[in-house]
Formats: sequence, C-alpha cells, structure tokens
Amino acid sequence: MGAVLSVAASVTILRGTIRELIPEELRGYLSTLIRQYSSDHTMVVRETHEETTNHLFDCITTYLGGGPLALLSATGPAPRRLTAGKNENLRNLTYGLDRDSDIVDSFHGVPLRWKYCSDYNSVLQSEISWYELRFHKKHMKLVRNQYLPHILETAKIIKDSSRVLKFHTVRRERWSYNPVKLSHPMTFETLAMDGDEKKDLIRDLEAFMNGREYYRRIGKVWKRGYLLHGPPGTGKSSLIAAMANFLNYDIYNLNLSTVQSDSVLEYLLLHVSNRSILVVEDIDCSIKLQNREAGDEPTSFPRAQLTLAGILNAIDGLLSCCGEERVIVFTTNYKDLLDPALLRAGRMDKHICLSYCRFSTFKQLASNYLGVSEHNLFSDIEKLLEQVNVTPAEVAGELMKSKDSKASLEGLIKFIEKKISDPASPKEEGRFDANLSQVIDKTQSELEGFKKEMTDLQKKSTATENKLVELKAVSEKLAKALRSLK
Ligand SMILES: Nc1ncnc2c1ncn2[C@@H]1O[C@H](COP(=O)(O)OP(=O)(O)OP(=O)(O)O)[C@@H](O)[C@H]1O
Repeated sequence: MGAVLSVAASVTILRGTIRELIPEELRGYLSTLIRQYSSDHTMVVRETHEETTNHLFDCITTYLGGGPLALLSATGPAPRRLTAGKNENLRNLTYGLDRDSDIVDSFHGVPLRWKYCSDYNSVLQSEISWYELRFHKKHMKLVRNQYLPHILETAKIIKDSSRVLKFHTVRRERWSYNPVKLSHPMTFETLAMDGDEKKDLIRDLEAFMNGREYYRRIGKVWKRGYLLHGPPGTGKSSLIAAMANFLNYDIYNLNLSTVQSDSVLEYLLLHVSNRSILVVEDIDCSIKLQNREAGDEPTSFPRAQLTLAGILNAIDGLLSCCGEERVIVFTTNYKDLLDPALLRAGRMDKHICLSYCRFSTFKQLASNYLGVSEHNLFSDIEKLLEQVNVTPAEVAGELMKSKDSKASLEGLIKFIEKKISDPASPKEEGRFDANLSQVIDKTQSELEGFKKEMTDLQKKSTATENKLVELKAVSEKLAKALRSLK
C-alpha cells in the first residue's frame, strides 16, 4: 500500500515538474503533434459557453451522475475518484467525477471516455472546469448527431424523475420564496374513481405529457385545463395530488380570494414555472366576478378589480401563452353556479365529476385500506350505498378505524344505516335536491349581498340627484345674472 502511495505521489510531482519545466507554447505544440498522429479525437465541453452557463456541461454532469456513475454501467474500470452528494431538491444521491478522474461510457457499442478536469484561473481568480470526451475519429458523426442529443434528453429525464415536487402558495401577492415539499402519497393506484374515467384521464395526461410535437404542429399552446366538480369529500384534492405525482409537476395553489386585482393575477401567472399544475380551488366561491355576458357593470366591491375577463385571459388569452407544458385545474362544489363563460367548450378541456361513493368506488377503497377484494358483507354495503349519499372521504374515515376487515366493514354498515335513518342526510333519490338546496342557500346569501349593494347604490344615486338639483339652481342663478348684465 505504501509503495502504491509513493508511486502515485511521484507521478503527481513529475506531472507538476513537467508543467514547470516545459514552457506552455512547447506543451501546446507537443500535444498538437501527438494529436496529429493519434486516431483519437478530443471534444472539450467547458463550464461556460459564450460567456453564459453551458447547458451541455450541466447535462453531462447530470447524465454521468445519474447514468454510468450511479448505475455503475460504465464499460471500463470504475473511476479512481468519485464525488457523492445529496441535494435537498433531489430525491436520490448524486455522483460525479472528481478532478482528473475518468470513466468510459458505451453508446451503440462505441467506447467514449469522459474526463473531468479543473484548474485555477488566475485571471478570473476562480476554479474553472471542463469535460474532455475522447473517442475514435471515425465516430465523430455518431457523437455529434446522436450521442450528445442523447445526453441532453437523458439528463432531462433524470432531472425530472429525481426532482422533489414543490407546493407553491401565495404570500403577499407573490409566490412564496420557500415552497413546501409536496409529499402527498396519493397516486392513481390509490385514488378510488370509476375505472373507465380513471383510465381515460391517465390516457389524456399521457397524451398531454408527450404532446410537445403535436401541440407545435397544430399551433396550439401546450397547456390543458381541467374542471373538477363534485361535493366536498369526493376526492378533488386527492385527484390533483395524484395528477401531480403522475406528471411529476409542481403544484401552484392559487386562492383567488387573496388576489386583489387583474394585475396581481397577471404577475402570479407569469411566474408559474413550466411543467406545473396551477390549481384554482373553489372557483365558485373564491370571488364574486362581474358577469361579462350579462353586461354587468364593475361592482364597487373591494375585490371587483379582479374580473372575469382577467381570469379568462389567464385560461386562454395571451397571458396563458407565456410558458408551456402547464396544466390548469379549477375545482368547484357547485358547477351550476359557475359563469357560463368559464364553462364554454374549449375553455376547460375536460370536465371531471367526482361524486358520492358508489359500490365500485367502495371496492377500490376497501382494497386500498383493508386489502380485501371480496367479503360476505360487501352485498349489504352495495344495497346500503344505493339508498344514501356517502362521500369517499366518509367511507375512507370508517375503513381506517380498524385494521380488522370484519370490524371495519361492520362499522361502515352502522355508519351508513345511521345516515339513512337521519332525516337530514341526503338520500340517493334526494341527491339532486341536496345539491339544489346547497345551491339555493348560496344564491340566497349572494342575493343578500346584492341587496346591500343596491341599497348603497340607491343612497349614492339620491345624493347625486340632490347634487344635480343644487347645480341646476346655481346654473339658473348664473343665467339670470348673465341676462341682467346684458
Ligand atoms: N376518490 C377517493 N379516493 C381515495 N381517497 C379519497 C377519495 N375521495 C376522498 N378520499 C379520502 O378523503 C380525504 C378527503 O378528500 P379530498 O380532500 O380529496 O376531497 P375534496 O373533494 O377535495 O374535498 P373538498 O371539496 O372539501 O376540498 C382524502 O384525504 C382521502 O383520504
């Protein structure tokens, strides 16, 4: 071991001595001479390119770290020195080549040797780094046309898949500087939803994710809008989490009641990053928007500066063209209360209804929570679910109470039976009545607001009328004075 160390030390000293003894010009000449007689070609990728960060350099770091170095899939011996680290924003450990270390990658059977170099630049007074890629001259075309594009693509996949998802919220009219880590475990496997609808949605999302070329070809902005509607507790938020985990996109949660004006909305939308889901929850109640179609005048409410036109512009106007690969999700418990302009075909690409728990949804929940796909209590539960509206959230709550499936299912039966005997609970045949009564309650409270506004307006108009009468009297006096002057 000691002998090995002393040889390594001697090589290092020798290398330094050669550097010192042979002038730089001569060193350059010698290496040109060697290159002329060598069948190898060396491509240099510096950290900066044309005075800005070299994207290719970063991609090589990601590619080597996530590919050959992480998987130890290199063809040659392992590099002498590796770096290892863990970035807070990444899920996995990352590896890299240390200074003067190299690794041989293989692409279509062609060996490609990467070496990581760095040196101190006394002019810049900082360390500069670069990669050297050595390969046989005859593979130049392969490297330029296939290998380097392959590195760019693979690096993107590695970056996307190892990224920790973030949940962004608004603080003082700006996206918070410290978005929290999105660690919602809901996935399409655990989300209980009608089988066909789930498959449809997954297909839709896949087509969207892989649709860059398609959207470009048809000249449409690469974005997609979903409207999720259904009573509270039917899984709208869970579905959004499943979508984010499936797409690997960050979530930007926008509560419109905190947005004071169209200009703030504009700022926020311009600062949503690509590959993200913008969620506008409870669009029906987060704001009272003036109805453009009905020709409403802007109201004098403090939040009236945020207009329906502003929201529509966000969905499909010019504002939405800044950025790409974005999903926008609106949720509502009352689809019937939404402005028709929001619902018009083409505005939201897909409307998804999340409803009360039917037997098929219950079976998925039972399988998730209890690990059972059949049970002799299932037929009782099927009959009970036909008589009353129970939300998936309520069923999930009951199934979580015991790990023993029999006890858990019996608990659920008791819960549903109690609901059926409770005259206040919405029965199956009364499902729409229940929704309707919620809508009526909401409309009534809005009417109260309008009434108050009308009274205010009336007061204002009486005051204006009085002012007019006063003005008329003054102008008559003036006219009289003028006449007497003449
Ligand atoms: N379809 C579902 N599949 C699996 N779990 C569900 C489903 N719906 C509801 N749940 C469970 O119920 C909880 C509450 O549901 P969730 O918050 O997604 O409903 P929601 O429709 O968004 O409600 P709200 O309108 O009140 O925000 C979830 O955390 C989940 O555990």
